[in-house]
Amino acid sequence: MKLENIIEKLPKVDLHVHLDGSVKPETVFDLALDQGITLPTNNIKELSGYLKIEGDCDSLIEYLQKFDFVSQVLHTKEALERVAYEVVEQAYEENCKYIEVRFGPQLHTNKGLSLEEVIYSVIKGLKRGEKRYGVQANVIACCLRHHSTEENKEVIRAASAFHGKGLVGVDLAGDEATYPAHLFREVFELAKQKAIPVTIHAGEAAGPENIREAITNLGASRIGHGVRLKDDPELLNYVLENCIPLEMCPISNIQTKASASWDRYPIRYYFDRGLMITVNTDNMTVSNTCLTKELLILVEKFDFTLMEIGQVIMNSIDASFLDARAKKKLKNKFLAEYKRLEMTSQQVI
Ligand SMILES: O=c1[nH]cnc2c1ncn2[C@@H]1O[C@H](CO)[C@@H](O)[C@H]1O
Ligand SMILES: [Zn+2]
Repeated sequence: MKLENIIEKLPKVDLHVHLDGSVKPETVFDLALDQGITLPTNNIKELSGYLKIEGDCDSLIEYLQKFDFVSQVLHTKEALERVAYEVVEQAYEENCKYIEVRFGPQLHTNKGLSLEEVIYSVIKGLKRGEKRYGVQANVIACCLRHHSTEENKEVIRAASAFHGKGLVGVDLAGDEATYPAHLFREVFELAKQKAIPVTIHAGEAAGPENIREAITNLGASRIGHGVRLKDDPELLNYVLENCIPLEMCPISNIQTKASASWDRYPIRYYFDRGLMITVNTDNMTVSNTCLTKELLILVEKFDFTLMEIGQVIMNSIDASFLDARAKKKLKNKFLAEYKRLEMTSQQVI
């Protein structure tokens, strides 16, 4: 069997996938038609150019501009439910069994939806997908770096109402270079009060000081990307000793220039040091990727063996915001499936 097919067949987990960065181009057409929005083109290939990074991208700031276009069709309950359902469907298509889907509730209120309505619609879509496809799916609500403290606190409050009912965590996303992590202490103090698990995008477009801040002051128990952790060996040891998971997204990390090249991408170094790395898609449409593609890069560019890929996938289960029982159940399911794929558990873990 071709390596790509083997990886496609492996049961997988995606802990870092943005809803608005994973909307299928055909769906953007449909939603625009339903909502009476005129798009600049009727051609699917041309439309893709508005949604995906094609060719060179200079920075995270340029990467984030891709989200403006899709945003116009994501302000109704029906649209949010549909795109959430379709993210589960896309996960199913490559045998991904558990996903944590993130989005910024404040980015979907232009037509008058409340934050609660936005979150509820997304959860509804995910749960419908869960039922249809047997892929478990939960929500992470993102605060945005360019939003005010009050707007972000509203997100935490709204998230808190759904905690344990389809929502498993909160995040901080957006332009890291302009807005350092320490500006968000008050926001994440509220998350701490509400006892909602926290993951923070850090060490992607700025240095390791944001990773340190996220862990020590914002209560992050996971780090989004963490590409720049390698620049601070002492902090790296801390992250290692405390088993703090890194949600790495290889293709996105190259596109945003979090890493200048594959040669400098630290994923093999992190793995060999024993860091708890996980591999994720970030944005399936914007980055034109899927989990199979991301894991294949580990094999092709970083010489990961299939056994090591299995370890990375198991890391994702451990790093997830699921409770201990659900993690155990998922692990057993994965092992059974690995066995079914004629790989002994020793080979996989
Ligand atoms: O890699 C990333 N780094 C930081 N922010 C991101 C990334 N990908 C997406 N978003 C931001 O998160 C918002 C909610 O989903 C998106 O609208 C985008 O602005
Ligand atoms: Zn992200």
